[in-house]
Amino acid sequence: MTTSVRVTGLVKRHGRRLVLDGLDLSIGTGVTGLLGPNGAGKSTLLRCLATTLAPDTGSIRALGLDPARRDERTELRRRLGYLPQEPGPYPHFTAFDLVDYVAILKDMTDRRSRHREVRRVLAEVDLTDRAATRVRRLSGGMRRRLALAQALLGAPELLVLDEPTVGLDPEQRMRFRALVSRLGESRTVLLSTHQTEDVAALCERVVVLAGGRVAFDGTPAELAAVAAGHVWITASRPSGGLFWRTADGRYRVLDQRPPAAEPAEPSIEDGYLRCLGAAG
Ligand SMILES: Nc1ncnc2c1ncn2[C@@H]1O[C@H](COP(=O)(O)OP(=O)(O)OP(=O)(O)O)[C@@H](O)[C@H]1O
Repeated sequence: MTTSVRVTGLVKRHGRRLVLDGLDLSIGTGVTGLLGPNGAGKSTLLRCLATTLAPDTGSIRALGLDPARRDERTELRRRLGYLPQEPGPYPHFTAFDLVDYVAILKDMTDRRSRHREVRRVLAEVDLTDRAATRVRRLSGGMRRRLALAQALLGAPELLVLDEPTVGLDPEQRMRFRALVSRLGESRTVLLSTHQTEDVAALCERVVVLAGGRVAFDGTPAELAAVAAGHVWITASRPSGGLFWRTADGRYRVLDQRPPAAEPAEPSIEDGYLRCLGAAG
């Protein structure tokens, strides 16, 4: 693995709240998924990597650059693609103009080749026929895809995507998975998500953040294995524990074995929940 990002001893406080607590992490080529409960610090970490937020202490090296140094930070901004959690401003811009504006900020000066690149990324996210639509008239999922389009500008070596699949319909989610899998063959993609299905479908590696630290770092199969021997399936509704109904009307139970239950193959979600100590 070629290391593209190395984070060492990262600390970030928001007011009195310690959000990143001396975090260490290295990421290389391929798709890495970042899981963690609400408020775990995922967006804070991604914002630090995308250089929109400075850590209090600790160091970041991304693509060989140090974002704490002004000249290297500017270079890194040109070379990474970032999809933030918050939607961008400028609701009166058209989809084309918004992406074009970001391309200008990325120093794509030649108008003709820049416009070609804007059309390319709009096509990547299936928004070609919405290029002339104003941002405020796009649906939530379309805005998310537009935000992804601007992150793809210039084919960046490092992509930082904060909950990229939120609001996508199933067809667009599949398209997104195909696109990101392809990008991950040659680039470094770090994406946060609450969808364990996305992790299973996309990521070679998964990192779980909890309490501002890395609670798990491994393959999706290794995360699922955390729950091995702790998952059961049963026909009757369990009286306690963490359980939910499956598509075939039975119940999947984590951590407390109900009577007459059969062992089940653990999923990534089971491993994640066990890793957080949410079950039992
Ligand atoms: N600008 C800010 N000012 C104050 N507190 C903040 C700010 N941004 C984040 N926080 C706090 O920092 C903590 C971590 O937030 P962050 O958005 O990084 O979590 P997250 O893991 O991305 O959560 P989610 O899954 O809900 O998106 C939360 O408690 C949040 O309230």
